[in-house]
Amino acid sequence: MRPSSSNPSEPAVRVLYWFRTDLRLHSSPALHAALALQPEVIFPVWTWDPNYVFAHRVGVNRFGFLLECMQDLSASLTALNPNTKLLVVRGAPQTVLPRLFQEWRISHIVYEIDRAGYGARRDLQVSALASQAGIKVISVVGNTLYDLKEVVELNGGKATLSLASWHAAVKKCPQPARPLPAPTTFPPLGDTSFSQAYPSLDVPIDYSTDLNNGIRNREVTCFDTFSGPKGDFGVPAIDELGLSRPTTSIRGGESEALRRLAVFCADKDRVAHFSKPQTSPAEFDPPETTLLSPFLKFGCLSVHEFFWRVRDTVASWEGGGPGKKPATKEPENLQGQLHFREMYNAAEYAEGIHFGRIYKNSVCRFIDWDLRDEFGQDGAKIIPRPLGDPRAEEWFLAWKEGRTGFPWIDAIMRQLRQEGWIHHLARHSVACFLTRGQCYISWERGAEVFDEYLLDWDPCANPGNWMWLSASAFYHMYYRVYGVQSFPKKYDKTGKLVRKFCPELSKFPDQFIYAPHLAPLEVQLSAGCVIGQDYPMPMLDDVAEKKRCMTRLKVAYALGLYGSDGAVLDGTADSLLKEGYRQALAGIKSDKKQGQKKSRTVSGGDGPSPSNLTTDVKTMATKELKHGSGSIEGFLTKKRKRD
Ligand SMILES: Cc1cc2nc3c(=O)[nH]c(=O)nc-3n(C[C@H](O)[C@H](O)[C@H](O)COP(=O)(O)OP(=O)(O)OC[C@H]3O[C@@H](n4cnc5c(N)ncnc54)[C@H](O)[C@@H]3O)c2cc1C
Repeated sequence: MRPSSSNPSEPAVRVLYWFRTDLRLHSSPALHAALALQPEVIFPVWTWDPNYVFAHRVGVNRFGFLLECMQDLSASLTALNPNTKLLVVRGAPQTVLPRLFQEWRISHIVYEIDRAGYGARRDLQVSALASQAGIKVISVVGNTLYDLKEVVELNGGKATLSLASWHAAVKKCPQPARPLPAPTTFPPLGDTSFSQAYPSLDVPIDYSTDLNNGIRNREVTCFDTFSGPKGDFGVPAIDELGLSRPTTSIRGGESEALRRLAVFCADKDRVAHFSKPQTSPAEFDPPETTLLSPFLKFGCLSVHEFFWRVRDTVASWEGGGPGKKPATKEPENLQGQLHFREMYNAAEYAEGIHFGRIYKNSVCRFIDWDLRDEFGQDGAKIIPRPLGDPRAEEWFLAWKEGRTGFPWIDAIMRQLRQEGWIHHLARHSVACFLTRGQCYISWERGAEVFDEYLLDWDPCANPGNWMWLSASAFYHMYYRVYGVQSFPKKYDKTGKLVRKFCPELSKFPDQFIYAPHLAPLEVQLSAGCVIGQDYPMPMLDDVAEKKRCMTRLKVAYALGLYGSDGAVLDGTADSLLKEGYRQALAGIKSDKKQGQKKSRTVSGGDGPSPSNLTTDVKTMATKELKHGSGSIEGFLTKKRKRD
């Protein structure tokens, strides 16, 4: 049944409020702009886009979380005015919105600007269509602290590749606005009926190109009608997406976001002393960081609200003073964390569509990873295929499924799949392992797995952090690698995370929890788990593979190619790297034979060429030896001592 009209008169201002990156009522500048028009009716619309359902990798947990956010928002709207709610219109915005403009006699469309990825392209399309239809478009920045356009302009049009460059740009911007209060009243819905029957969407479902086909256990029915099975523009149910029940224990919605923020900030000492590297990736119930990223991702939490709440909490904290531990500083503190988010947003905005992959990405180093995305002459994507080591495919699947035989890695990957969220340093561990640490597999594959499982997946933070962890951009100390045993032991010697997410290992003594294959057979038997039978043997020799990765990375760094360089675009980069690698290996062997460290290669001409690589590789190796032991643990220990 269609909702009936609440207001038969002709209102002067009829607003379509398009919810996108802002599933909230508090601190929403776009919503304030809409309400400032004093409309007689507002149609609060969410466009349920088939592109998101089929062409984005989204796992059951993120879909479930999004639906909960929508339900919570709808309930909050109805609490303000019983004659309103969220209207979920099933179809792509560029298709359905023009119909709504006409049928609902819309005078204004108001929305929060989405400058990242796919959302940015939709913005442009919709605002062009609305203007053509004579509708006023009001789009407002709201999901970042600063306007990314302004930040990038201030950075000379370039991506912000460090927090320092980002700070240099934003110091010329006005300080982030204080959060706005949530509205206390809300205009009613207009008449949502159509002059003719609601249009049938007729979205053809091609399951062979459906990226989420693997997780569906029945047909997708959510696009059978324009206004939902009850004709009331209701929030879709998870089974309309052909999916089974989510497994995460993390609930979505603005109410939950504000509750979590309030609980975290109630402990002023904790906020004032927050230091990201000191928080443990092994704690999960509750975690030692805020776990607010999924709420920021869907805009259930305003970043302005978060930023100012933290600042005000520290300002009102009275724990400092002589002889007391002072409040932590950037980048470790919470404000610093939000600034990292801004930095990646600005970098993505500057680089645009290429940010999420290597090909044509001007900020990303070209490294000859296995399982890289390949592109044809026209730039069209070809499915990933093994380009080097044939073991890569097997390793990748074992990593994704949490059965590498390294309990720390497996526990994290299983937590990711079950809960949809893992601690930042846990992300570091598994990303480093997959790319430069051990497997030498492209960060593009890892980012895709995170796309599927993370609740907080974000088109800026995800590729940005993967580039960081694989030392492809933002970070360059590729030789600092996370140990698969030593790193977790720094935080938790008892293996809590492993015991929870790899229950088959739960009875191992602490001594073997991160390396159960080293336990004598009688220990394995008494723990009820024989390694190689009930839990896998390590799938690779982590020390040997780390060495292999380091040699290859040195070559790639010495060659210094980026995703947008000619050699990458014309496909010759791989052979340049292979030749460099061959020379590096030959150099190492020959040096060993001669027992001397003299470089034997002739320096080449201009630009990267394999012939001058051995010299470069050795110079870099010497620099590394001077700079440190090459492990993250060593670095963290030194840093902690300094702190
Ligand atoms: C390989 C990899 C992939 C990642 N993918 C994502 C992603 O898709 N989406 C995402 O939001 N974060 C991503 N991160 C960043 C970070 O791990 C998460 O934002 C953080 O762990 C979320 O937990 P929290 O809310 O408890 O963070 P807190 O430590 O409480 O920080 C508060 C907020 O600051 C922001 N923040 C903190 N660290 C970062 C960072 N390094 N980059 C960007 N924002 C940050 C987040 O919005 C976070 O909610 C990724 C990190 C890595 C290493």
